[in-house]
Amino acid sequence: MINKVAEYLSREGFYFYEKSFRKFSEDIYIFVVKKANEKSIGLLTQGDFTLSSPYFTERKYLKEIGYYLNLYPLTYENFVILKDKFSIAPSPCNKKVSFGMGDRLGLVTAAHIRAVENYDVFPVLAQQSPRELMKTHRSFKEAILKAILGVLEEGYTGKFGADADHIKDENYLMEAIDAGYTMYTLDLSDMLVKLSDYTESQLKEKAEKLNITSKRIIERFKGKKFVMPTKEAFTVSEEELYKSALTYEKAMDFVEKVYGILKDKVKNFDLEISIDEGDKDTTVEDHIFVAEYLHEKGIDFWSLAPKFPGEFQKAIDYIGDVDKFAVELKKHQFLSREFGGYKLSLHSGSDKFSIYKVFSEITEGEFHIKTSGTSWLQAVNLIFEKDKELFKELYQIALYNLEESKKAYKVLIDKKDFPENINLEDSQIVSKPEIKQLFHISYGVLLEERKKQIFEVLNKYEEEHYEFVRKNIENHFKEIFSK
Ligand SMILES: O=C(O)[C@@H](O)[C@@H](O)[C@H](O)C(=O)CO
Repeated sequence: MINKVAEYLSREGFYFYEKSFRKFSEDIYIFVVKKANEKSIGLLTQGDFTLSSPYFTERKYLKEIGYYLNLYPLTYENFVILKDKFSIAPSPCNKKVSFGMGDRLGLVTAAHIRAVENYDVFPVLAQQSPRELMKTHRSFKEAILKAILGVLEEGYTGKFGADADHIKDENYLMEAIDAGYTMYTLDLSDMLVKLSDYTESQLKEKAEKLNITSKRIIERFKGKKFVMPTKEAFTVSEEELYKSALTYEKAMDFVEKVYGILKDKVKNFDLEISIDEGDKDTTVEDHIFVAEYLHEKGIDFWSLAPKFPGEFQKAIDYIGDVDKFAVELKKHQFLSREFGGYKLSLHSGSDKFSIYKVFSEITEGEFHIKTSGTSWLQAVNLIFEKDKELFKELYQIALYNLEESKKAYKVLIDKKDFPENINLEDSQIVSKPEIKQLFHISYGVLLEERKKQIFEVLNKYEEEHYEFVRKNIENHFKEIFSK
């Protein structure tokens, strides 16, 4: 049957994704095809199941196999019809290890799926932040649709998640809920009170005005000594607890509000609390305050992303003292068990090869990691390999707009570190940390200026693009799961 369909569609000028062909029900088969860089879903039916905006205005009857054939765009409307009948929608995590793979271009979900194939990992395939959506001019719905298309293309039948990442306001929250996301990452960084902006007496005054929940937590935990299973111990400082309460109390209101909305509108979801993008390393007091406050309010969160010591810059390895990282991680892991068992989450998780093993060991193989830019960089690597002229143009555009791109991301690089003319003969150039950081943060302006050309190369060499992405994510897993 599959051959007959493939033959017919190839005569019509379509590329047929063989792996996508699967039986949905007794009388419905589904598959994915591509023509002129546009992917569509195909249905073979015997009954009267149809979707909107068919490619063939009349259903083609394929006499030899006795099925009607039609092709459809994967619009949101069509996705809703499909997901109500078949299980193709994202779901909350059901595994100890979960791994976020942002796909800024909406092209490589199939490669992400191939990468997780040999690992016991729950893939979070549609992971997108409003920052990325703005820079790529996409919506939460579009991001989820591209992920679903990849799932169908690869014939993947396992579970997967969709992460509305870095949620800081209600507008994006509602958009993500409407689109059907299953993981919500609340980024509290902009809501944290910067204590250095206040005088001692102002802080004292603020401390007196802390709410009853905060005061109760301070009373309960001040001076408390925790002994970890390793027999290492730490004592909770009252002064630090006050600081934590002053820093985080306001942000807790946001979490409470969002939780209420999510409980009301989404049945099952994973909630991540992210405090990693602030300037300050998360202390044990911060962790205790946030976790206890949320629990007192009845908020059941799934994971917490603290700010660990060291630098977690985009696109490059961890900068810092791995031993110090391990010491702090142990305390956070201990607290995550002590206070009810949620996961620790590692953000800016792309390319942090020197800490994966220790992260996986200390968290006892139960954690979440987020990556995104690392997959976009594979697109850049492919362009470097296939179209040097385009790469050179992208480099120049990125360099010219560096200051603007730096506004959204914390990176080390400075314009003076880069030559005007890049040496295209040097095959190692794309592995240089400063080049990786430059491209990592420049995707917005590059898509703005050269989207058509970028997509042409990536579509032309789709399989090679997938291979770059698969290998790169697999390299992450090799380190994460290394014994
Ligand atoms: O670029 C973004 O906005 C996001 O993909 C990241 O900040 C994400 O949260 C992440 O940590 C991926 O490494």
